[in-house]
Amino acid sequence: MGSLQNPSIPIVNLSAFTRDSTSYERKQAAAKLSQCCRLNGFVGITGHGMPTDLLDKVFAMSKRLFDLPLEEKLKAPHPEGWTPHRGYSGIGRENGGAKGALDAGDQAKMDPDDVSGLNMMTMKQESYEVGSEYNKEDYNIWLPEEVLPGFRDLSLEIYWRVNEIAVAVLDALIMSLELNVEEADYVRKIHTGHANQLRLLHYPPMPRDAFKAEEHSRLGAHTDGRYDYHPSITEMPSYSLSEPLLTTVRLNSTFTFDFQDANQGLEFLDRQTGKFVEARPKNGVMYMNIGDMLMRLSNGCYPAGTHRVIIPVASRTPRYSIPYFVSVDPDAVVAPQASCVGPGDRPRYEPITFRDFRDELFKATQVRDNDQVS
Ligand SMILES: O=C(O)CCC(=O)C(=O)O
Ligand SMILES: [Fe+2]
Repeated sequence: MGSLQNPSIPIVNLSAFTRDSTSYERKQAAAKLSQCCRLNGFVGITGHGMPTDLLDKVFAMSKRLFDLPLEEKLKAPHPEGWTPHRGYSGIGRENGGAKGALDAGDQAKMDPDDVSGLNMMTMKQESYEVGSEYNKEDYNIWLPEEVLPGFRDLSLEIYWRVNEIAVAVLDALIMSLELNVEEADYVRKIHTGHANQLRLLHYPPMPRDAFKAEEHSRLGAHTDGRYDYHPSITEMPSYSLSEPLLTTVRLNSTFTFDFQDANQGLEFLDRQTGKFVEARPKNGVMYMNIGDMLMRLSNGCYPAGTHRVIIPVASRTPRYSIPYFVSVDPDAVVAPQASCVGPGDRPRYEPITFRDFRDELFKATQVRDNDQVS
């Protein structure tokens, strides 16, 4: 196994949706987007309009955040349970399922550089999740201002700036799927921006041993949001979109943007070859993967992109990334849109609210944990 040396992730320029343009230009860009999304559910986007200086400021802030002593970071602890998915999660706190996650007391005892005691399903990362201040269910959990001055303001600034890009990309996706006017209105309406999630991620350097075993990926293969326990998805005899993977992460989305530093590691599954392809950091390129919600809305026309984060052999440096999950409001019904159900085809997914989808996956996770993890 291993990564393909020559990344072949399709890149599409969506500037027609982020600045003034003609309808011909928008149609051209949407057609290219459609071609790219159908393949593997992932694509590189240029022309997105994300200001580089803002992104640089946020990466610098993220580094300052994770450099804080653990007891400071734990002043904004991620609570137990599913909701809210906000605040600081220490190394090993989030994994594919509930079992094996460390509680806050264990985190405090743990040396962040020593990940040797963690099993392969445990994520070797720390993260901080931020959402809309108007989301009363997934409410924000902030560090006291004096711990990291400016963190709250900057996090909210980038949250809403990226949402502007999300609105433009959603328009492009709607056009690319050729939704009719009612469907387009509905899909826009259920994406208010208040259910999105900004995730600051830090993957610390890994010990030497980690390089021996392929399963020591920094973040195992998953879609947003189903997680696969297997170290390598290519070891599964077949991978079918209709079969649920074994468990889940808490990161469901319609689509996810990924901003990353210069330390590579993000990879996407090419469904044709069953191999992972490097999403190499490139100036001006924002990667996007289709999440489970858009897979359902599009009746599977756009598959949810399977991705993972590995430790590049050449690099033992830490890695910082900023995924941004664009999600539907929790009580919105997500069902295949009629325009995506071709002649002779049928809706492949039952209508479901985001809330029920999330709860069902969570329950399934508990069962699998009991079954499979000793
Ligand atoms: O770190 C990354 O680049 C990707 C993270 C990711 O896939 C996730 O948080 O769901
Ligand atoms: Fe992901």
